Formats: sequence, structure tokens, C-alpha cells
Amino acid sequence: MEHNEGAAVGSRSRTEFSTIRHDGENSAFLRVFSPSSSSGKQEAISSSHRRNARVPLGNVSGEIPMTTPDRQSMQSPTYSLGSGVKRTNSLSYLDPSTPVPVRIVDPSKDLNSYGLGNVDWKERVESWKLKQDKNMMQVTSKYVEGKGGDIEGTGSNGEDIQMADDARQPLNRIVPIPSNQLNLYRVVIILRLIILGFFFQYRVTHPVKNAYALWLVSVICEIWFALSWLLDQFPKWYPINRETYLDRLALRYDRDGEPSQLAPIDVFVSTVDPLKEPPLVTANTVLSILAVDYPVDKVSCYVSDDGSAMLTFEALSETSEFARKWVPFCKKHSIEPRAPEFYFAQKIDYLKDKIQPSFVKERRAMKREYEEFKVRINALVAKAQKAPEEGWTMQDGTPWPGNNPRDHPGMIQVFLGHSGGLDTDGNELPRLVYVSREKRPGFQHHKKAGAMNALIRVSAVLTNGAYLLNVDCDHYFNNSQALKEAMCFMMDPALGKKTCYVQFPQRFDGIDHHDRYANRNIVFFDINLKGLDGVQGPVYVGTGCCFNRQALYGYDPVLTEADLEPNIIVKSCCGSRKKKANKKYIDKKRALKRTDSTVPIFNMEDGDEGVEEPGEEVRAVDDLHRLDVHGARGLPPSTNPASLLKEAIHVISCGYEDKTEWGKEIGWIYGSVTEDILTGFKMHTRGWISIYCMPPRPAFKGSAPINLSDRLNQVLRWALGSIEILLSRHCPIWYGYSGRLKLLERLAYINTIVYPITSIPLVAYCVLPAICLLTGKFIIPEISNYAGIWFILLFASIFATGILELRWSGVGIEDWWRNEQFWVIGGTSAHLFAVFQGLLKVLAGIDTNFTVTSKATDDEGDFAELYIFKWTTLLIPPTTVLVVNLVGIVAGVSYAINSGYQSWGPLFGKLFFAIWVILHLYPFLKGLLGRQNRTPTIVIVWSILLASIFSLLWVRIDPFTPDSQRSVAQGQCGINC
Ligand SMILES: O=c1ccn([C@@H]2O[C@H](COP(=O)(O)OP(=O)(O)O[C@H]3O[C@H](CO)[C@@H](O)[C@H](O)[C@H]3O)[C@@H](O)[C@H]2O)c(=O)[nH]1
Ligand SMILES: [Mn+2]
Repeated sequence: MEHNEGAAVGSRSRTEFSTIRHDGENSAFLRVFSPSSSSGKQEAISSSHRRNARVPLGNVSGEIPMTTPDRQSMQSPTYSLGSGVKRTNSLSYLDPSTPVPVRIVDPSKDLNSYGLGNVDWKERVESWKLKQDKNMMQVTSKYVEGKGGDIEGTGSNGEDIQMADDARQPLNRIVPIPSNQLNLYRVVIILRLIILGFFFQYRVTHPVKNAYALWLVSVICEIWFALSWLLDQFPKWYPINRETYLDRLALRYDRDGEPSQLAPIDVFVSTVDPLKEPPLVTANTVLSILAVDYPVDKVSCYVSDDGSAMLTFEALSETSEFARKWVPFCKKHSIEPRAPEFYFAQKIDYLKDKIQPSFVKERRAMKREYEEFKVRINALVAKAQKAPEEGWTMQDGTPWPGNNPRDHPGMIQVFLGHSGGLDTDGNELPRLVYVSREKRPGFQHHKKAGAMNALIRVSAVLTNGAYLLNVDCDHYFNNSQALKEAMCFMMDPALGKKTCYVQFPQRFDGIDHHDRYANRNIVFFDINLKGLDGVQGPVYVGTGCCFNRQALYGYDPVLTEADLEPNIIVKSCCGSRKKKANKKYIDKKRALKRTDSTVPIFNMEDGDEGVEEPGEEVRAVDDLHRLDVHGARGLPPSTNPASLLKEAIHVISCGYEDKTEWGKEIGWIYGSVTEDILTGFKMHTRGWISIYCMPPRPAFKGSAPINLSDRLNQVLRWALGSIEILLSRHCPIWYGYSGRLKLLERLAYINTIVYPITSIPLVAYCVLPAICLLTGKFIIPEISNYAGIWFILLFASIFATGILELRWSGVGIEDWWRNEQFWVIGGTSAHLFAVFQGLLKVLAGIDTNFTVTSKATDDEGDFAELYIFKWTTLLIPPTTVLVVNLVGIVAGVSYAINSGYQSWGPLFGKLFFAIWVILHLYPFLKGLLGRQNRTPTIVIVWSILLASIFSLLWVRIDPFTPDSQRSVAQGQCGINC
């Protein structure tokens, strides 16, 4: 029975909101948008009603105190129904007659259909901006005072001066790649380009007479490959590395004994399916966030549950309890990583490094606590395996509102935080918020992008951090300093204003030693993204990314002429504290003042007289930097929590985004299953830059699908997402010519969306060797010495660029080779399907679904996962390519054997070609054959194959037959037998 129908009885006219108890222990409150009427019709309150809605606050404060630590009742909050308002039948309270242009992107647009959501939202955004501006001014004046004090007041103290000096040092710097490496690399690229020109000149002008079609196909393929090489190569022209200075960040914003000035950050975790994304995995991620090394009152963790699962909710409740012990333990002993599962999986050598006995003891106790926690979570999971007929019920007998994941009210519950009780050391914990946005049939929910946008709004209402960081539920903080790393860029005077996000590379646990299916994507993360970092910044990859809230709201960055300079700060820190550099700061300031109306007006010149003073430019930068300090927690403490929650529930209702720019210009952008690429692309076209941050200790770690079928499905989704973008209005080939997207950045985006198309020429090219072997024809006419040189040079230049690239990036040859292999495997399977599915989608309007990849809890160990074999149609094309080439080899070799010596020469080319294909598909073959103990099958197949080849060989080359006889035999056989 649907929860809706039952709950509708009588409740309809009684209440709007149900309040969940708020107990002393948990201090949690959940407000649930009440279920719809029995008719199942969509309902919501009108705006006027909503404002007047009386929230049963009395119930919130007058809770039954929890005296017994009864786990069950702690997990299942009780509802108490208060008197509310009547509902009306309007779907949403967006009043179409009220224009809500918060920010006009396109003035030609109808104002009524434009806006951030509604009047409330507009007010919110505007007050947010105002508050920020106010904060900036406060901080600025404070700083000016402080600065004076540092330099003159406590001037006698040398240390203080030193400190003040240090505090002005840049927070990050570009570590250039040695220019000799880079220059050689560039020279080789240019040479390769020239060689390629000559190569094509030869190829195009020398058709193969007896195999015209083969030649034509191969040349077309080669031209496409060359084009895609260009797209891939040139965005890697300016690779850079970066370095951060956490100590300077602390000196500047987080000094001991002073209130921290670090900006507040809201951290988002997305989860959807507790069966594929085990609650223990999510719990570990959440724990690593709660234990992060950042002022607790400046971190809030939002968990989006798109599956509206009571299991996720209860697991989170357990997690919040366990955090009270876990967080102080992490902080006391400064352990890493702060996700317990991965921390305890580390081997610790107790004999090394004088580990304190007290630590050993506490660690052991904590490990036991964690194991108990795990047992509780596993019990919840076990209980959740089979849903009761009537749906889940909470402890007090109230039905779980999310029983139908496609039709349920919005739910929010706040755990921990300011009023949520303290940890075992008596310290406050970061806020933890469970959010499950409303879902109703007939509404587009936009998958992950929709979930993220709901979180943007909820967080704006509840905590309003200046920055947002989002992770997938399986990507835990592996480095507790990650937020500070991001702040080294976001709070940097030179970069902060124009940086839309700081992307961290994705790193993974639990990948098989040889990374058979290139899951780690090392080439992409360590070569391509480093290259983009030197252009306009890395693409957004969906997780481990810290955003500027302003950029997500769709604002343009503050751009000035000085922005053409890559990183002014670097220059000053590298010693050239010259007048010229100094002038630039001043220029930049002026420009800023001129162009940016959002910057509060205060006299920046005041502190800046006497430009001659050494270090002055740095101070000027500091002033600039003041503009970058975002507001502290955006909400006054007096704000009524009940009304806030009410508003928060409202902003996650499913009609909320109707007729707004959410998903079009604001927030995560809709229209592709790779919402990440699209979202980042939009920001780059607005002129924002992004930053790639690779701390030595990886900031985040996730899990990846290590079995063949799951991996192919993941790659299929990514490729499909790219095709969706290619065929949308946001296609980087046509979109965004405002002059703010750098050319090389555009090339990179074009590359990330057209790459699936390469699968078509790739499949053709992989079948060609087999055809050649079977027909005895070839794609290249007999080669002259002159032509041969171009072929050899081409191979040499390809090889040389590869090697040099590996050198500057530090990527290993094995990773590179895996990447090459998977390029062929993915290309002949997933990418090919993606092209057709994508076309189908556009032509027939079939929606693509987001198939979430399962995250193994890795209890089996031994990479059992690697050998899981699931049949998918994706396997057919590569298998065919493989078999055809094997057959081709056998046919070719036996043919050559039959035709004698002179046929071996031409055969070589074809064989080489076919073997090239097979080598690339080798990991795929392994995946097809499954676990080691099933190998006999392949061994048999191979042995039969090899055996026949060798026996044939033996017969033909028979060393006992005299030469003369053999040539006779050849003559009889003829060429085309
Ligand atoms: O309706 C949905 C579907 C997915 N998700 C979440 O999206 C995330 C990514 O899903 P996953 O199956 O792990 O995809 P991956 O291929 O591993 O993810 C990469 O690629 C995705 C784009 O396809 C990005 O969204 C991810 O951030 C990026 O890590 C997970 O946290 C899911 O819970 C939702 O919140 N709602
Ligand atoms: Mn994932």
C-alpha cells in the first residue's frame, strides 16, 4: 500500500508539515513535506499560505528527552503532527506575473521566464551578496588595523614582523615544468605535424589500384585519427604543476588564538542506490568529511539521497553517533585517512617511529568501536534486504515518507552541528544534513545534476557557505587538509576572484595491480588535465571539486586586463619585486574598481600611499585579496531554525525549478549524463578559470568498477553523455563565442565530446588487417624508399611525443600502454554503442538513463570483482574484431606457407597490423575468459590455433625438401589459391 493513501486520511486539512522529534541526544529535526492527497494529485501550498504557515515549533522544543540510549528509537525519529495550514491546489507558488530577473544573462529573454527560482530566491541571493560585501569590508578594516599593529605596534618583536611578512606571501605557486623538457616536447610535436603533412600527401596521391575501397577507407580513417590527435595534443601545450602553502594560509586566516577567518564551506555527498552504493561506503565518506581539518563551525556536510531510502537515513543517523567518537580520535592523533575503513586497513608498524603506547591503546579501542559500528550498519543493511509489503515504517509506526522513491515528499534532517550535542571531547561537530528532494511522477528530476542543484539551494538556506565541494558517495577525503588546499587558491588574492572551481584528480582504491581496464585513468588525470591547467583550467570531473558559489549561481567572473597575466603573485614571489610588477597590481585594482559593480566601494588607495615602500605591492595584493573574503556563515544566529527548515523543504520541491534558469544557466547544467563536463564548460565560456590541485597526498580517493562489464557500462555512460552534449545547444564546436573561452580550452572540450565518434573509424581500421589478410590485398601500395622514410619518421615522431610526454608528466609506461589498450577496447565497444544510442535519443527522443556503478565494499578481497563476468551486448563488437583478426592471421599464414617465400614480405605488414589490433584487445580477451581457473578454455583455443599454424609452417618450410622441388610446387599452387 502506498504511504500516500494511508497518510492522506484526515491529515490533509490538518497539517502541512510533520515534525520529527528533536531529542537532547540527537538534536535532530526532520521536517517532511506532507504527502499528497489520496487522489495522487500534485499539491503544494500557495506562496501566501506558505508564508503564514505556522510551524509547530512547540513540538520541536518540547521533545521527549531521550534518556535511554535506545538505538532503534534514535534511528527512527518520531513524527508529531502539529497544526498547520490548509493546502491549496496550486502546483507551485511561482507567480508568473512577478518578474524575477536576478541577473540578466541574455537581455533578449523574457524576464518572466527568467530567474533563479522565485522572489524568495532572488531576495536570498541579493542579501547573500550584500552580506558578503559587508563582511569583506569588515575584514578589510580589521586587517588594516592588524597590519598596522604588526608592523609598528609590535615592531620590536622580530618574530612578529617575520610573521606579518610571511602572511603576505602568496598561498600557491606554479611550479613550471623544466623548459628543456617542454621545449623538446614542443619541437617534436611540430615535427610530427610536418611529417604528418608529408605522410598524407603521399597517402592521398598513391591509391592502391587493385584495392581502391580498402585504400579509401583507410585514408579516411587516418585523416580522422590525425584530426583527433590534433584535438588531443594541442591543449597539452602549456602543462604546469602547482604547489600550495598551507602554513601561509594558516598564518593569514587561521592564527592560533584568533577566530578563524577561513571561509565556510558546504560539502555535498551524492548517493542514490543503497544496494549499489553500500551505506558503509557512504558512512566512511561522511566520517572523513566530519573529521576534516577545518574549523568545525565552517564545515557542513549535506548528503543527497536520491533513492529516498530509509536505510540511508538510518545509516546516517548511526554515522552521526559514531562521529562523536571518531572525529576527536582523528584530530587528537592527526591520523590519515579519516575514513575508518581505509584507516584501519593500513598496516601500522608498532615498532617503528616510537608510537606512543597510549595511542596504540586508543587505536585498538577505536578499532573495536568501528567494528561494532560496522555490525550495526550491516544489520541495517540486512534488515533492508526485503521491503515489507506495506513499505518501511519508522520506530513510532509512522510510515517512512520515502517508500516510493519516485513519488515522495522532500525530506530534510539535520544531525550534529551547533545544537546537536558535542563529541566525546566536548567539542562541536560539523553539521550533517540529510536531504532527499521531493520526487513526483511527471517531473524531470535530472539525475545527479538535479540532486546537486537541490543541495545548492538547501545549503543556501541553512548554512550558505561561500564555497561548495562535492564528492560522490564513494569518494572519501583521503587528505584531511583537502579543504585548506582548495582555499589556498580560492582565498588567494590573484586567483580567487576568477576561479570557478578547484578540481582535484580522482584517485582510486582497490584497483587490480595492473589496472587492466585503465580504471585509474592516469593519462587523463596526470597529462591532459595538467595541460589544461596551463590554459584555462581542468574540466570538472564530477567529484572532488571545490566550487565558488558565485560561479554556480551563474555569475560572470571579475575579469580585468591584468588577467591576461597568468599569475602575478608568482612573479613577485620569484624575486622580481620591481616597479613594473608593482604597477600591475595598482592597475589591476583600478580595473577591478572600474569594471566590477559588485565590489563594495571603499577607499583602497588609503593604505596604499607611499608606493616606494618595499613589499608594497604585496600589501596592495592583500587589499585586493580582501575583496575575496566571502562572508562568514551567511545567516544570523537568530534566524528561526523552524522557518529555515520550512524554506529548505520548499526549495527542494520538484516544481521549484519550473520556468527558471536552474540547470540552464544556474547550478549544475542539465542535458547530459556527464553533467560534470557540461557544468564546467559553461563556467569556462563565461571566462572563469579553474585550478588543478594535486597535493602529494591524494586529496580524495574513490572506487572504480574493476570488472570488464561494469567498466564498459561506465565508459558507455560517459561517451553517451558526450554525444548528448555534441548534439545539444551547448556543443563546444558552436557554443560560447563571447571570446572568453580560450581556443585551446575549446579544443579540449571538443575533444571530450567528439571522441566517441572515433569509434567508427577505429572499428573499420581494426577490421582492415583481417580483410587484408583474407583477401591478400593491402591498404598501402608497394612502398618506395622515399615513402618508406615518411612512414618510419611518422612512427618515430609518435613514439617520441609519447616518451617526452611521459617524461614531463611522470606517468609510467605501463599506465600509458593500458590507456592505449583501453582506447581500443572502449572504442570498439562502448563508444560505438554510445554514438548510436545518442543518435537514437535525438531522433526518437528516448531518454538515457544513469546506470550507477556498483561500489564494492571489498570484503571478498583478492580482486574477486575483477573476474565477475556479466554478459552485455557491448562485448560483441570487440569479440568480433578479435576473432576476425585471429582468423585472418591463420588464413594469411597458411596462405603464405602455401605460396612460398616471396609472399612472406607483404604478409609481414598485414601480420604486424593484425597483431597490433590483438595486442590492444588483449586485456579484453582476458576479461572475456574470466578467472584463472577457467583459463583452460583459452589455452585450448590458443593451442589449437598455434598448433595448426606451426604444423602448417613445418610442412611448408620442410627443411628436408630441396629448393628446386619447392619452387615447382609453388608454380603449381598459383597466387590466389
Ligand atoms: O540520479 C542520480 C544518479 C547518480 N547520482 C550520483 O552520482 C554519482 C556518480 O555516480 P557513479 O555511478 O559513481 O558514476 P561514475 O562513473 O563513477 O562517476 C563519474 O562520472 C559521473 C558522470 O557520468 C560524475 O557524475 C561523477 O561525479 C564521476 O565520479 C554517485 O554519487 C551517485 O550517487 C545521483 O545522485 N543521482
Ligand atoms: Mn563512481
